[in-house]
Amino acid sequence: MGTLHNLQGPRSGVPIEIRNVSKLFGEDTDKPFRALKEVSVSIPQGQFISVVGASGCGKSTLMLMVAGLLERTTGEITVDGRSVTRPITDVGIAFQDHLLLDFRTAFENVMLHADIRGLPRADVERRAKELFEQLRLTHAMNKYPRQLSGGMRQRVSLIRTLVHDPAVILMDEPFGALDALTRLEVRTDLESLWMRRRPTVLFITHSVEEAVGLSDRILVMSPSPGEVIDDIMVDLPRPRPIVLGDAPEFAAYVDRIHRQFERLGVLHGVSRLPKVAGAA
Ligand SMILES: Nc1ncnc2c1ncn2[C@@H]1O[C@H](COP(=O)(O)OP(=O)(O)OP(=O)(O)O)[C@@H](O)[C@H]1O
Repeated sequence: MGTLHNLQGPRSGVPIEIRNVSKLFGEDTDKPFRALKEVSVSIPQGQFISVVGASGCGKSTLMLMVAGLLERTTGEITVDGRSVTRPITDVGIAFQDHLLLDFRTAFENVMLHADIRGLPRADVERRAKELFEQLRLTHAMNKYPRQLSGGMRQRVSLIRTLVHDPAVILMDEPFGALDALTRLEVRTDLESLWMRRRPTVLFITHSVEEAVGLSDRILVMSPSPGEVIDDIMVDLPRPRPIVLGDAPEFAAYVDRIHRQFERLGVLHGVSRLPKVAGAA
């Protein structure tokens, strides 16, 4: 039987080292495709790091290699000092699609982890109930996914990602299917859950605002084949407010990243508002 960490004590994530990692798909064919140039990133334990970049630049490829679900072409990845050579286990993974099972209630969906990983059910149950309460979802525990709104389903999926208290969390555009308001709400939920136990989070998003709202650090990637072209420490206090737009420090980070995209030709269009006659 697996073990669950002492859920009362402090628990933080583990460091992740990515050194000279690249990916070539179809290596053995006459048309190999370079999805990722060499990437090197040192992620300290407990850091919340986001990756932003144009569609197809290799964000998911990088994440899958960290998870041990995809072989790297060159380089080395270690999680907590151990080389990743097979799927890592002390991990919670979340994708855009919430992937809940229709025939299980929200609670039973969350408990799937206990069943699959052979964790002590009573401990996981206690932790699951706590998380449902924190996310204001206790009333939804015994409902089926079809009876829940999109935001509720995604929060249940968040609970399932976190319930076994993983040291590493990998999230690939987890809020992409949500409406803008729900997305803000779930973002602050994720931040508050992360702040309690501080796992190491690698978060992929298309939303620059979301990355700045959540992260300690943001990697900006170039278009395909991807490489890290900016590595930004986000020095903003936590918890961050749900609406960040007005804060000039927040806007400065967003602006910096948008300008990188503009420079890379990822963002097109009018880059400056036209001057209004008489305006200062
Ligand atoms: N198994 C594969 N075989 C061949 N090419 C692949 C494979 N998986 C991904 N690719 C290609 O590698 C590139 C990077 O894909 P990846 O999914 O990592 O990008 P991404 O940045 O996550 O994109 P998005 O933001 O759209 O999800 C893309 O051009 C994709 O088509």
